[in-house]
Amino acid sequence: MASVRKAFRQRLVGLTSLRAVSTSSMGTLPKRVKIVEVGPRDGLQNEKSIVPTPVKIRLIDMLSEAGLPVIEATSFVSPKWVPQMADHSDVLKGIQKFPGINYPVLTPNMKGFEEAVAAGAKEVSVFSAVSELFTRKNANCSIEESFQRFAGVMQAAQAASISVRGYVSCALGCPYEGKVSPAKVAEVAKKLYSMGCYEISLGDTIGVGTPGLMKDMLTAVMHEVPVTALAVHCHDTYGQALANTLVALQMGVSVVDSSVAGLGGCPYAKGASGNLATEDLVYMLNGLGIHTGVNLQKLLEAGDFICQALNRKTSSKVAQATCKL
Ligand SMILES: CC(C)(COP(=O)([O-])OP(=O)([O-])OC[C@H]1O[C@@H](n2cnc3c(N)ncnc32)[C@H](O)[C@@H]1OP(=O)([O-])[O-])[C@@H](O)C(=O)NCCC(=O)NCCSC(=O)C[C@@](C)(O)CC(=O)[O-]
Repeated sequence: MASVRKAFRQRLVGLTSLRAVSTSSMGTLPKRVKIVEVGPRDGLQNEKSIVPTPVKIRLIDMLSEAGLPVIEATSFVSPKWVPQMADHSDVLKGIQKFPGINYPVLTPNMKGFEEAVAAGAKEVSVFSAVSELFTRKNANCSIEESFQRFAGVMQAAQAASISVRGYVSCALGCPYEGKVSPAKVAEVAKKLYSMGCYEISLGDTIGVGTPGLMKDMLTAVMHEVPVTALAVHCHDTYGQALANTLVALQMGVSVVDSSVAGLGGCPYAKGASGNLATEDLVYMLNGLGIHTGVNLQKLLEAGDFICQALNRKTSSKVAQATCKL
């Protein structure tokens, strides 16, 4: 039965190579896209029951086998705030490190950074937001204080030749303050970039954005940060994640965050649902002839694995469509 299902899936997955759409009418699209898989961190951090460490490790290994070039493995935040990530060091030490794959981890402050480095981290991410209220709930500080915390992290990271990625949350809307201004997103993104973050991921934390909002926000940010240093990170609460991501690609962005099986949500953003499902992103990019290096079949298997472990139905439309047996 499993082999019949696999063959069925392979046939459906193969359909993407037919390229139903001519891409010439769609503007300039990148030839390749770097996918940043955030499932093991963003995907799992909101899970109420603690996922066993070996399950997290196996998930990351399966994602590595699927060819994801960047896999955000865990976060070195306070276990009092996010108990699900308390096993961060064991996860980071336990995973297989595939050559050519980066395994960044979230570090909100020096304590997190030092523990991450001790566990072998070679790349870290810091996170700020456009909204004061969200930052207070998420990191117990103001936006300005979050930058002060990062200054130490940036300095230590530079000394240790560790790359730092920066997140800007609430880039298309805030659960506490509502609308946000594109100029404010540009200001926070510029600050992170000028502090030394090599890549800035713009997060639609609660998935309220629409393509028009994405276009306006990116237009403002691209005045301050080169598009080659930008990534988008869309949650799919209102079913807009893939559309918003496509707009970003048309505007020249070539780094996209997503989460296997569409897992995810931020514990401090009530109502936020999962991220854009990596399977759905890869299917779309395959259909557009955009190279990712990801094996969709193996990715689907990783999605099956984690959904079974969580006793949860996948949120990926592609996984649902290819799982009819
Ligand atoms: C930022 C802090 C740590 C400040 O937390 P705090 O309580 O303000 O920190 P503090 O400096 O006052 O210290 C209080 C206690 O926490 C400890 N502590 C301090 N730092 C650490 C650390 N790194 N690891 C472990 N422990 C730590 C510290 O040692 C002390 O322990 P005590 O003396 O009371 O026993 C806290 O607010 C926190 O952990 N927040 C977690 C936020 C989080 O993980 N949010 C989800 C990730 S962001 C996200 O999902 C959005 C994103 C990135 O995906 C993009 C998008 O979608 O928009």
